[in-house]
Formats: sequence, structure tokens, C-alpha cells
Amino acid sequence: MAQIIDGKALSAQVLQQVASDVALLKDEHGIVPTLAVVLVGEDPASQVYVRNKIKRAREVGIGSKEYLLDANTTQNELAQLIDALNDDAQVHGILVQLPLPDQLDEDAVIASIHPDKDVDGFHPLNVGALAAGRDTLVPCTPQGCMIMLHQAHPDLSGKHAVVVGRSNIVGKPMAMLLLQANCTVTIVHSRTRDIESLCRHADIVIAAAGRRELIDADWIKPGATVIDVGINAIEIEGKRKLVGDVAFEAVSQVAGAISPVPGGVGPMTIACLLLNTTRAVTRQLSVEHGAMAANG
Ligand SMILES: NC(=O)C1=CN([C@@H]2O[C@H](COP(=O)(O)OP(=O)(O)OC[C@H]3O[C@@H](n4cnc5c(N)ncnc54)[C@H](OP(=O)(O)O)[C@@H]3O)[C@@H](O)[C@H]2O)C=CC1
Ligand SMILES: Nc1nc(=O)c2c([nH]1)NC[C@@H]1CN(c3ccc(C(=O)N[C@@H](CCC(=O)O)C(=O)O)cc3)C=[N+]21
Repeated sequence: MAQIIDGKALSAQVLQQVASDVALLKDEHGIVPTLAVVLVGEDPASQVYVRNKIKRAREVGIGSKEYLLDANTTQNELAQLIDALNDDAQVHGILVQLPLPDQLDEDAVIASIHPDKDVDGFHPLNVGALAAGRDTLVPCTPQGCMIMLHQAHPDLSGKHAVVVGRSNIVGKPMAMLLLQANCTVTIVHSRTRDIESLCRHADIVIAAAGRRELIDADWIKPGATVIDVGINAIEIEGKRKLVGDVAFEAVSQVAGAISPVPGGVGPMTIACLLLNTTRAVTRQLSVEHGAMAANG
């Protein structure tokens, strides 16, 4: 039976660190780190996530501002809000919940967020900095997965990691972080041939395909570590239930360590979002300091 990587417990540790960073920022700089969360439309799942983020923010002393915009919001209206948030010195982090309704250009919206307030790490400058191995704001979900992985493997060096999925928000940044940790990385996707045998050779499998229970026990090398990013809502006897991309019961008989859904990557994502919010404050402080130094 595999070790269960408890994202709920681990996220509580991260949140404790965030709370102490928040207290320090308040004491030393009189700053209350503040996160603006923008939600366009009324997708019920997104509403749940946004509510969770704001609840956790409050618990660690991070301020939050919630902007709930109509599903018919135009590009221009959203751009005006983001400009105002970019200019607002009381706002340190900006998160625009994805996906956006069809009439909105997601890439343009992401690029309009100030890179130092981009707590999702989705801005092209931050994506580039991550790819170049520089210190930057890193996407929350992959960052959370790395903390979970370090629990099972204090040293990731030389491990073969397979990332299932190549999205900009999970798969690609995940692969970059694994590479930075000296893993040998394979990214697989919907056009990959023989995914099963690639996974079977992996020491680490990160499942981020968004396909309910895609990964079964015979895909996994005995003793491997499996991190399940997938969140798939299903209905069982009229009740809403979340399952991951991994067949948890079967895979946990084979794997060495496995993360559950719920209670795995999800809570870690939120904890890392709040960690990024305090990091954003620090970045903004050092920019300010740099500007002051430059002005003599
Ligand atoms: N726990 C958390 O905090 C978070 C969870 N999620 C969840 O993670 C999952 C992935 O999210 P996201 O990356 O945004 O999803 P996307 O739909 O953007 O990407 C899915 C990726 O998986 C690949 N894929 C789809 N089906 C298969 C398959 N059968 N075999 C192999 N690869 C496949 C796709 O390939 P191709 O590129 O070829 O289409 C694509 O690259 C979702 O369930 C999402 O809800 C996401 C963000 C945060
Ligand atoms: N700009 C942007 N940034 C994101 O980080 C982002 C996004 N858009 N859009 C959607 C995805 C998804 N995502 C989740 C976060 C937390 C849980 C989470 O906390 N899940 C709980 C369960 C919550 C429940 O019961 O529904 C768990 O897995 O235990 C899940 C999913 C962030 N995303």
C-alpha cells in the first residue's frame, strides 16, 4: 500500500509559513498583502474555487478583493479593470480565473497583468523567466506538486518523470520545474503513442490530462510516485463527487507514493497562490527600492 501524500496537511504547513511572512510584512513595512480575484461569468465550479481562495487568504491575513463580472463583459471592460488593479498600490496580486467566456481573448488578458502582480505566473515574461531558470513567480499548481514530490523524494536528481498533459497552466511549467530539479522529463499528450509504456518506465508520474481515471495500475512501475492533478466532477447516486486522473484504489496498490483527489494538489495550489502573493509583495518592494536607489 502506497504512502499517501496528504495535500491538505502539507498545505497547512505552507499556509503557516505564509501567515508568518504576512505578519513580518505588516510589522516591518506596514503592508497587508492583498490579492484581487477576478471571476467573469457564473460557472459554479469556478465560484467554489474563488470562494475557497478568499477564505484561505483571510485565514492567513492576506487581504482580498473580489470582482464578479457579468458573463457578457467585453474585452475593453476587463482591460480597464486590470489597468486599475495594476495601478493600485494596495493590490499586490491579480488572479483572473480561467477559463474565460468565449468572447474574451485569454492571452491578451494574461499579458495585460503587470508581471510583478501575476501571482498565477502565466504572463509571458514569467513563463520565459521560468524556462530560462531564473527566479520568478511560478505557476501555483506545479509549484504545489513540487512540494509534494519533495516529501516523497528529498532528492529528485536523475529520476525519470513523465508529465501527462502539456497545457500552459499545468503540464509545461511542471516539466520546467522537474527539469530544474534535475529530473529526466518526458511530456506526453493526446497525440503521444504508447503512453502506457512511457508511464511504466517512470519513477514519477504527474497526471494532468483532465480525463477521469485515465491512469490505471498497469501503467505504473511498482514503487513509483504518482501525483494526481486532475479534477473531474462526477455524479454518484445524485451526489457530486470529485475524482482525479488516476484510478486511486488500484494504483495505490502498486505505487510507492500517491496523492489523493480531493485533498491532494487542490489545497496545495491555493496555498502556493497565497505564497506567491507574499512573494509578489517582496518583488514590488525590491523594485521600489531599486527605483529609489536609481533616483539617488
Ligand atoms: N488541482 C488543481 O489545483 C488544478 C487542477 N486542474 C485539473 O487538471 C487537469 C488538467 O488541467 P489543464 O492542464 O488545465 O487541462 P487542459 O485541458 O488544458 O490540458 C489537458 C492536457 O492533457 C492532454 N490529454 C487529454 N487527454 C489525454 C489523454 N487521453 N492522454 C494523454 N493526454 C491527454 C491534452 O493533450 P493535447 O494538448 O494534445 O490536447 C492536454 O495537453 C484538469 O482536470 C483540471 O481540472 C487544473 C488546474 C489546477
Ligand atoms: N487563473 C487561474 N488560476 C488557477 O489556479 C486556476 C484557474 N484559473 N482556473 C481553474 C483551476 C483549477 N484550480 C483549482 C484550485 C483548487 C482546487 C481545490 O482546492 N480542490 C479541492 C476540492 C474543492 C471542491 O470540493 O470542489 C481538493 O482537490 O481537495 C481545485 C482546482 C485552480 N485553477
